[in-house]
Amino acid sequence: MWRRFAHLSLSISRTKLRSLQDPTVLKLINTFSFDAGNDGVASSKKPFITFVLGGPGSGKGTQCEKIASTFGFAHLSAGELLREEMSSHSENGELIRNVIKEGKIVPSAITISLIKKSINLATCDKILIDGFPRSEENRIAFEKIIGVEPDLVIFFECPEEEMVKRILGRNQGRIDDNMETIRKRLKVFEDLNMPVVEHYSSKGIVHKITATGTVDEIFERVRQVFASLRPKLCLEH
Ligand SMILES: Nc1ncnc2c1ncn2[C@@H]1O[C@H](COP(=O)(O)OP(=O)(O)O)[C@@H](O)[C@H]1O
Ligand SMILES: O=c1ccn([C@@H]2O[C@H](COP(=O)(O)OP(=O)(O)O)[C@@H](O)[C@H]2O)c(=O)[nH]1
Ligand SMILES: [Mg+2]
Repeated sequence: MWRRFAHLSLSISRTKLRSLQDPTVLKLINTFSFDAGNDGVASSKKPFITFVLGGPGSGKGTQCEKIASTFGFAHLSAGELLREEMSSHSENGELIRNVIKEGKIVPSAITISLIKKSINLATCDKILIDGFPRSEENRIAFEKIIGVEPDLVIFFECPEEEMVKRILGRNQGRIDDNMETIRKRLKVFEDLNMPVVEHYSSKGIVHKITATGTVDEIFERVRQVFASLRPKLCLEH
């Protein structure tokens, strides 16, 4: 996808694009570092993709913010993207609202289209995808449409009672942070999310993190995983 996009972008000169002064265009220019060879063919780097998985309330969003700021990743939360889409009164808004309220999983085509747009807009090539894929169907569709597998999967393991306590204390006015929907989300997590974790575990790319303790204690465990990737990734810190 990024490769296709790089080709498209190169057909207009970067200077001309800059002169448009469109913030979206500027963001897109900054996304890709082009390396035009002698034949003028552009190549761009494939992003390093990390899926961040875990039950509802396990601390994915909290830890992703810390990973993003410490190690220079772009943080894409699938749930946030869906909530934004829901609030934008788009044609899928009502469907998304109903699915989230029921604790179910939004059709892959919708979620992947939002993720794809965000990857294209990301200003760096290290990407955290928070809370996706949530089912084997999501995973297979992502790998087919986007054409890549993740480089790394972080899985936050947290006892149910702790997740419930955290969600009930979250206070973000979410339509799914109530006991009735939480019960449904926990079942979806066990039945549909866990097979994704198992799939990637069999590929040896899952780092399981014990997600109890303070935010800083958990981040220390996470930090060690990313620190060990430093040579591969040119990570900050
Ligand atoms: N280690 C922790 N201990 C206590 N509360 C936490 C911890 N990590 C996150 N929280 C809080 O729990 C709630 C759920 O965390 P969040 O990061 O939104 O989880 P998720 O994205 O997995 O649903 C938030 O209110 C957050 O501030
Ligand atoms: O890829 C995704 C991510 C989220 N959701 C829906 O959005 C809700 C909230 O997701 P989020 O990741 O924000 O919740 P969290 O696990 O962080 O509490 C989920 O329960 C699903 O209904 C979805 O359908 N597909
Ligand atoms: Mg979250």
